[in-house]
Amino acid sequence: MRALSDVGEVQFLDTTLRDGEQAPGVSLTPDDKADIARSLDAARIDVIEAGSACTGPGERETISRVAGLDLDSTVTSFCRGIQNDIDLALDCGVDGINLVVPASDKHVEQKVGTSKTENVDNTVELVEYAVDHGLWVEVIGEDGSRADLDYLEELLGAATEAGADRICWADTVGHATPDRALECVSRLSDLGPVSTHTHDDLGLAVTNALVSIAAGADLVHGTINGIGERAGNVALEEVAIALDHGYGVESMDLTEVYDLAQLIANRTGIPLAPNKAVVGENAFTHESGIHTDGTLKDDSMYEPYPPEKVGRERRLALGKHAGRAGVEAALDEHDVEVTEDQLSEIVSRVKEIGDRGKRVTDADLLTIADEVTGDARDRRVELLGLTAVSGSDTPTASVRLSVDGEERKEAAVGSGPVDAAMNAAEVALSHTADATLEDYHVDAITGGTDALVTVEIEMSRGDDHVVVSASDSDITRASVRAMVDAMDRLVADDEETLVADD
Ligand SMILES: CC(=O)SCCNC(=O)CCNC(=O)[C@H](O)C(C)(C)COP(=O)(O)OP(=O)(O)OC[C@H]1O[C@@H](n2cnc3c(N)ncnc32)[C@H](O)[C@@H]1OP(=O)(O)O
Repeated sequence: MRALSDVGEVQFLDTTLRDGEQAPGVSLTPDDKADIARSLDAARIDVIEAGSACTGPGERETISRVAGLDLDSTVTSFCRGIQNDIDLALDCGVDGINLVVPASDKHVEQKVGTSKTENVDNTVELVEYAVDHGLWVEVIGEDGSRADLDYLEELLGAATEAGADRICWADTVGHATPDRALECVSRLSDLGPVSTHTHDDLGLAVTNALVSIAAGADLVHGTINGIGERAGNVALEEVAIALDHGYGVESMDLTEVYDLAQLIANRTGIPLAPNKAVVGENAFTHESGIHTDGTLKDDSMYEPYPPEKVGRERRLALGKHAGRAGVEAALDEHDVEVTEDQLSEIVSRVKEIGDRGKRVTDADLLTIADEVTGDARDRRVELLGLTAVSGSDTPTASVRLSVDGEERKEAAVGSGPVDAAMNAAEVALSHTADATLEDYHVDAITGGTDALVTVEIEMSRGDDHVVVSASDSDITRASVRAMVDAMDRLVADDEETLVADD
């Protein structure tokens, strides 16, 4: 076993497009896979497993598309221990294959229905065939963590001798403990370059990946966001940050990780848990007063590493646990000055909202501050009317707004009624005040088709940005109200009139 701090660099194989896509319900289009592959390449992923050519013509079209992108990353296809799978991968123009052969007794005998000896012979033949056809070859012993280790060594040793570029220890069902990972990978690393493929069924995927590296593995398989079969594969961003922060070991480009995580969450439809390491919404957000106060005194007080390292920004949130320092800092951001007494009153009102289980947005805070300081102001932008229509034809919406007393009506189409209504509101507002919608998300507060939903949006205008939420049983109304409220806040201190000269 080697010290991780002596390792220097580790390669990554990203299997988001193969094992990640095997997560139930996920199906990526050729465009999705091409976009994700380009981003993985930009993040300096060494190998991209683009899919399984054996799956069907649609998948082959997708893999061919990725293989044709001329990426720096090596592009591979998953193949079973069947020559036809290799031929199909060759048809896709990939650089290499991940040849998966059974390794445990149950996979050899029950699943594939062969014998251990025949399995070794078949593997050798297929490796030679693939190498003869110019492919980079990695041989994966499927269910390797439950295999007899002597047999796994015999099988993968034979693959190495037949010309495989590398072999892979696969904890296919996420069964291994760290000591089992250490034992297996240590033995296999005597045979040649070894990869490690871990799953998170026991919550040990990152630990087992790190132990594998200490045991001699120099390439880690995983997916972004840890998506994959069952409990998922190891999350590459977690391995990358643990290597970087804990041991100074280089792998992928961490600054690309957050954009990549969001791209994959959007395209797969698997949302990021707020508390997910590295890429979760809360990973760099501080709400409790003691943490916020400490963070304002020193950024690193409650963070292991700065958010910029992974392409993110720190956020201070307000809620039930807020303290004076956090509330004062939030008011400062909006250039609101208050006395000590007013601050105390604002803090207790923020806590009251938090006690009701609500997130306290910028708009809530500023409304409270207006009330407490007695600086209540007239609204500049108001929603007067909204109509949205959707059916079998193109969704259409019209909005009627009052902007500095002037009535504006606009209509627009969109991919759905919410999109159409937001587009109409955006057009109505863009005449005089150009703002950008930075973030939009919806939470259902109650169950059922009449559920109350809360739409939270973030909008920016120049250097100012504001987070606003609106709740309604009609999602379109909640969305447009949030957008209009955000705009009203953003222009609150603007001295210019918003009414166009025409
Ligand atoms: C650990 C992993 O992630 S494994 C990867 C999982 N990925 C996939 O399954 C890719 C998508 N799969 C598919 O589209 C289909 O399953 C196909 C096209 C591959 C095969 O479809 P079918 O021919 O209908 O077979 P089916 O799915 O019912 O069964 C799988 C077959 O693969 C065989 N097989 C499974 N693993 C291996 C292997 N490592 N080497 C050789 N053969 C294998 C099984 O023995 C079974 O063959 P059998 O029908 O002769 O018993």
